[in-house]
Amino acid sequence: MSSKGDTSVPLLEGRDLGKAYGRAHGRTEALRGASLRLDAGEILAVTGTSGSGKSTLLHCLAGIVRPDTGAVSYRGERLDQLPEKRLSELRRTEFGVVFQFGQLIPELTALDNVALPLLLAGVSRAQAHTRAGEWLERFGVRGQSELRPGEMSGGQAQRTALARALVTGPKAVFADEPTGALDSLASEQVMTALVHTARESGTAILLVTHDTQVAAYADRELRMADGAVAGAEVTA
Ligand SMILES: Nc1ncnc2c1ncn2[C@@H]1O[C@H](COP(=O)(O)OP(=O)(O)OP(=O)(O)O)[C@@H](O)[C@H]1O
Repeated sequence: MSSKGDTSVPLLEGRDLGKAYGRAHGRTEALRGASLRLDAGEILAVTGTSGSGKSTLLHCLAGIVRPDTGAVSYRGERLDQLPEKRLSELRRTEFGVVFQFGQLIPELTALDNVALPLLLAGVSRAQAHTRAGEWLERFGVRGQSELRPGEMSGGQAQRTALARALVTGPKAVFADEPTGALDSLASEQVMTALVHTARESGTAILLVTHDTQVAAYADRELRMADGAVAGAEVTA
């Protein structure tokens, strides 16, 4: 856990991030000096009203979107200045992402969806399937291995998406409203499974949510308003 005055290098840090979309009259400043730090193994919830900049902040920290101003550092390395090739390699090996609608590949079974990141990383097909099966088991959806996303419930599909996000052993998982499309029971099951497996594997989670019950699973909660983070702690 971080504390004020902690000078250790955080796992991930965003400082004074600015990001605007559009130009001239249609310009929206999604981020206006947003800062936060995420420590190794920490579960951090970012909450705030719709349009406050939560998703944009997550995208900047995950290296999906480059901020216009400010700095994003991963273990002290400036992510926002990395060439695209190195950035995508880092995203593939160190990060996992999961969105509101799991974005599984509809044509692939649950097992193949989860095995895919391993195959892309050069793991053999047999090994990838074994490990994918183990991760589906951890998320309680091994019985759905042969189903395609359209044949699963929303909760099963999200648990499969979480297995896919964690299968490569990332240091950080970025979850943007991972339970946004689920009812409260499925949401609880997904969050319990996510928190349990993250704790077990020491994975840090940046969780964007507008749901206070979901945010309660986190170690710490930060609120965004107007593109900035209230009460953010950054290293000196
Ligand atoms: N690709 C984009 N093009 C133009 N404007 C965008 C884009 N993405 C976000 N915005 C705008 O930036 C602002 C912040 O959006 P963002 O999605 O980051 O907020 P949010 O807090 O995640 O909102 P929500 O809770 O509704 O998902 C909003 O005004 C939004 O309309």
